[in-house]
Order: sequence, then structure tokens, then C-alpha cells
Amino acid sequence: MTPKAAPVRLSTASAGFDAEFKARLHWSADADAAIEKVVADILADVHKRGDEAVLEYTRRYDGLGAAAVPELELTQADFKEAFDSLPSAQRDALQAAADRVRSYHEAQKKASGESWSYRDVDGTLLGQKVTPLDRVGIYVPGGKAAYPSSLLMNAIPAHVAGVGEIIMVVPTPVKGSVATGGSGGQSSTKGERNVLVLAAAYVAGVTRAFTIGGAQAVAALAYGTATIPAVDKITGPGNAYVAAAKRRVFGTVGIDMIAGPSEILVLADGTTPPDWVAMDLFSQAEHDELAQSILLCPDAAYIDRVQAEIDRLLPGMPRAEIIAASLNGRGALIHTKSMEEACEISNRIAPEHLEVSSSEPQRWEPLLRHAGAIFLGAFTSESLGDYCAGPNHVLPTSGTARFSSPLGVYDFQKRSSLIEVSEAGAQVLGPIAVTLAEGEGLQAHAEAARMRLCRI
Ligand SMILES: NC(=O)c1ccc[n+]([C@@H]2O[C@H](COP(=O)([O-])OP(=O)(O)OC[C@H]3O[C@@H](n4cnc5c(N)ncnc54)[C@H](O)[C@@H]3O)[C@@H](O)[C@H]2O)c1
Ligand SMILES: N[C@H](CO)Cc1c[nH]c[nH+]1
Ligand SMILES: [Zn+2]
Repeated sequence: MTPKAAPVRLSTASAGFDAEFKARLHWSADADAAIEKVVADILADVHKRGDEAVLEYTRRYDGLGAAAVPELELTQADFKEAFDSLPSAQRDALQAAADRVRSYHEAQKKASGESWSYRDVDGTLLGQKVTPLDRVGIYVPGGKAAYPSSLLMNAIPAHVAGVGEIIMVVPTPVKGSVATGGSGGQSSTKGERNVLVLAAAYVAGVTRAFTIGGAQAVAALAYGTATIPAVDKITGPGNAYVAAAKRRVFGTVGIDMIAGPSEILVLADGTTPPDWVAMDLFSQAEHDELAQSILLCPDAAYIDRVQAEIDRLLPGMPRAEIIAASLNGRGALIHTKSMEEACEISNRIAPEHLEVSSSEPQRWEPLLRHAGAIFLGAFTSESLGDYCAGPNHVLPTSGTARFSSPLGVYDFQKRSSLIEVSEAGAQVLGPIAVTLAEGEGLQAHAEAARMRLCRI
């Protein structure tokens, strides 16, 4: 029997609203002690024993047996074969999505990812040199579902940035292994390779790829092994083991972010068909029992209609159990006094995805300050952004949109300041530096500046 999904109903007019709202707001990324221990041990072991440890954990958690890590490497021929084997509709869709994601990120690079400089009147040059990372690792999740779209969202901006080598890791668990929800049964040499993921690697231009996952894959990328090259930065989403491992290797390598469960917030003025809104709430709820779907609306009768559509549509959903668990555990339908108040609450939540499901989206957009991605108007379903609109779908979650941004070309670049002081410029800057250096008691600094004075 299909479970019932009844997200909590809240009203900003009720006295207890603030407390109820806070209680279910953000997923806590607080360390789960058991996961932390497992991950710390895996990282230390891979650091010490390299390939041997990677093989052992891949057998234990993904049920995938191999005699040596090179057997776990996918080849360019595997990618091409997968691409060629796709039905033309899938091939075209993959290519179309990749083209749009590439165009968007090329525009992003043009707007904010180029070197720049200027000269003072005395000829001193100041600027910033932007360079791509040499080698990055992208984590493509593969435990419970396959994510070719996430592969495109990581590899394409890396490519556009000009990254030299893109090393992909993707688990290909054997059915019944721990990663697929089993208890880790028999090991086999045949994992579940997803054809669309391999084809996406072909379309996006991945350099090398290994069928490993979890903390052992993050460790291999961070520390390097005899077979797997160490990278400069690891990007991409993953489960709690992947997130804990990324947090721990930060410093040895860069990371993009720690992405928590998916979130969607729909800000509705009551003009969108309510079944569209119900399905949009489902679209993120179906990712994970811990995903969060919230509706904010000033029209109580409309909220009733959305709940009626939730009841009508849920039984037809293949992932109804997950959707119901997510909506019951973390969902909310919130009645606000006005759209203005709804915008204010949305800013407090700072959701990963924010849909402005309104006939006047441009009226509300200026009021919205914190969100990973903002989807304007009834036709802009969040799912279009997940696959093919163009912007990146790897976004800050759990309120971190207050201070961080979508994955982008800038995550695959770094910046160096450029300073070329002319002889005349040294006469202007020198006395300032001398005074400040002497104030700090740093004589060598002062002398270095002074030596360059008075030559003209
Ligand atoms: N934010 C985004 O853009 C985005 C996109 C796609 C997926 N996701 C999320 O990424 C996550 C993917 O999770 P997943 O599990 O399907 O795949 P995954 O690849 O992240 O994790 C699978 C790996 O976890 C490890 N593992 C599993 N159970 C373990 C255990 N008991 N002990 C030690 N290691 C263990 C295994 O090594 C396995 O290879 C989901 O939460 C999904 O919603 C997010
Ligand atoms: N919505 C997810 C990010 O929160 C990305 C995704 C991949 N496939 C479908 N959706
Ligand atoms: Zn999604």
C-alpha cells in the first residue's frame, strides 16, 4: 500500500511558528561518530597501503573483486563503446544537455574567469592571473543510483576552465553489496556499470576513470596510489561516507563543498497548477528520505489543493516510499501572510533550489538574496535545471547558500596576484612600506624597500 505523505502544515500567524520552523529547518552535517571512525580508518589505510587497501575496500563495500587496481580502470574505448551503444534518443539528449551546460559555463568563464590587469600612471602593473588546476578528481556517485547528469556538471566546467587532467571515480557495485543497501555478500569481478555514465564520460572528455567509490576513492585521489594519480582538488557529490572523507582530506587537496541532502523551496502565489507544484516537491523528495521540500504560499486554499494533488499523485510514483518519508520527516507547507513575508522566510532558509512559481516572478526576484539556484516562473521546473537548462546542479545545501555558490568554472581555477613595480612606482610605494615596516619592527622589509629609493 502506498504510504501517505502529509508534510507538516505551519502558519506564520501562529504563536509557535518560529520554534516549529527552526526545529525542522536545516539538516545537520554534524559528524556521525560511527561513520567518522570508519572513514578515518579507510583514509589512513589507503594512505599507508595504497592500491592494496583500495582493492580490499572495493571488495568489501562494493562487492567488486579484482586482482589489481589497473583492472578497475575504465578506458576511452569503454566510453566510446557505451556512447555508440546508446539508443539515439538518449545519445541526442546527453549531447544536447552537454552542449547547453558547456555554453553556460563558457559564458561564466568570459564574465568572471579571465585574467585582468591595469597600470598606475607611473607604469606599475597590477593584476590577477587566472590559471586552471593541473589535475582534478571528480566523484560521480553510484551506490544506489547512477548520475550521468552529475558527471556532466563536474567534468564540463573543469574542461571549460582548462584543467589538464580529469580523473573520475565512480563505484560500480555488485548487487547485494553494502553500497546497494545489501550487507556485503559475495564478491564478483562484474560490477553494475551504467552505460549512460560511461557515455557521459565520453561526451564530457574525462581523462581517466576508476570504478571505485566511497572514502577509499576519495583517499586514493587525495594521496595517490601506485595506479591512481593524486589530484589537486576533488569535486562532486556523494553519500555520508564520501562527504566525511572529503571534509577530512581538505587541506591535502581542495574540495568544492560538502553537499547535504537535496532541497527545494517553492514560493507560490497560487497561480501555478497545483499538480505542477506537487510534482516539483516530489522531484527533490524522491532523491532521499532526508531531502527537504517546502512550500511557502499566502493562499491557504491553494495549499489545500497542493496537498490534494500530493495525495492523488503519490500512488503513481515508483519512489513513493522515499517521497513519503522525506515529506513526512522534513517537508512543510507554510501559510504566510504575504508573498513579501514568504520571500523573507525563503531568505532565512537559503535553500539549494528556489522556485518562484508566480505569474510575476520578476517582481519577487529582487527580494530573494540567498539560494543556490533561483527558478523563475511556472514553466521553470527545477528538474530542467537538474539536467539541461545549463547552470550547474551541484549547489550549496543546508543554508550554506548564505555564503557559498554553485559549482562553477571558478572552482577549477585559481588566481595569482600580479605586481610589476616600475622604478618610478618604487619611489611612491617605498616610503609607505618603509614607514609601515619600521612600525612592525621588521627591518629587512624596510631596507628592501629603501634600497630601491633615490635612483632617479
Ligand atoms: N547534490 C547533488 O548535486 C547530487 C547529485 C547526485 C547525487 N547526490 C546525492 O549523492 C548521494 C549518492 O549516494 P550513493 O550511496 O548512492 O552513492 P555514493 O557513490 O556516494 O556512495 C557509495 C559508496 O559508499 C560507500 N559505502 C556504502 N556503505 C558503506 C558502509 N557501510 N561503510 C563504508 N562505506 C560505505 C561504498 O564505498 C560505496 O562505493 C545521494 O545522497 C544523492 O542524493 C547529490
Ligand atoms: N537535484 C540534484 C541536486 O540536488 C541533482 C540531480 C541529479 N539527477 C537528478 N537530480
Ligand atoms: Zn534532482
